[in-house]
Amino acid sequence: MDGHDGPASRAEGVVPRWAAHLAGQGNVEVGQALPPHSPDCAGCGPDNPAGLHIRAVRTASGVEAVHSFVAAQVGAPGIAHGGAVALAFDDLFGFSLYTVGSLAVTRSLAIEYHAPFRLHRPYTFRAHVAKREGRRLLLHADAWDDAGQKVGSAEATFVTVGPGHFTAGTQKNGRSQDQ
Ligand SMILES: CCCCCCCCCCCC(=O)SCCNC(=O)CCNC(=O)[C@H](O)C(C)(C)COP(=O)(O)OP(=O)(O)OC[C@H]1O[C@@H](n2cnc3c(N)ncnc32)[C@H](O)[C@@H]1OP(=O)(O)O
Repeated sequence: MDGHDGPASRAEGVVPRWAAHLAGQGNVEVGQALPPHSPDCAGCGPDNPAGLHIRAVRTASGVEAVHSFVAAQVGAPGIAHGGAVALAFDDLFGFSLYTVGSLAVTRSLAIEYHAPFRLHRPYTFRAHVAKREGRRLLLHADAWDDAGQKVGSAEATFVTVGPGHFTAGTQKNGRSQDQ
């Protein structure tokens, strides 16, 4: 299954690049676009035909993305599926790692859906790391529609991991040096 171009092989190339990007996070300027987590990432990968294709930029306090959901993400007619909205929040949280310079993954994610996310409307998502407690990163995000109404919020706990987490499957052997 995992041949030369299989998932494990691709991860081996992507993870060091990401780790290097994160290590240089102090060099990411406000307004600068951030590279995707992987070319095939369901949230931000440009090569994933079923992905959201989120494009995130660094802000003064965190990260931001303006995103419109399309028909492929519909749940109830005309409204984005809640899972697709959760994906958008989770992916943006992944970009927030640029502000702390650590590899980490989602341990828990909670979404508040204040109003429907309608298809083909631009929503502004903003996320930041609210607190760091050892390996735990506590993150918060909000999303607004183009009229300025807050339509959603999210809280997540990410836990820092080492690069091996992404190449060694689900084993708990990828811890980073600072754990
Ligand atoms: C390729 C490019 C890269 C890109 C990198 C970025 C990619 C982002 C992509 C978007 C986000 C994703 O999709 S991420 C993919 C979805 N998530 C995952 O697959 C994660 C699956 N889960 C795991 O692998 C594991 O559970 C870990 C690594 C998260 C944690 O396991 P562990 O290493 O054994 O750690 P564990 O001891 O359980 O917990 C560590 C600490 O966190 C605390 N903790 C645990 N759960 C919680 C919780 N719900 N709320 C508060 N705190 C918690 C524990 O008490 C402990 O505190 P203390 O005792 O230390 O004080």
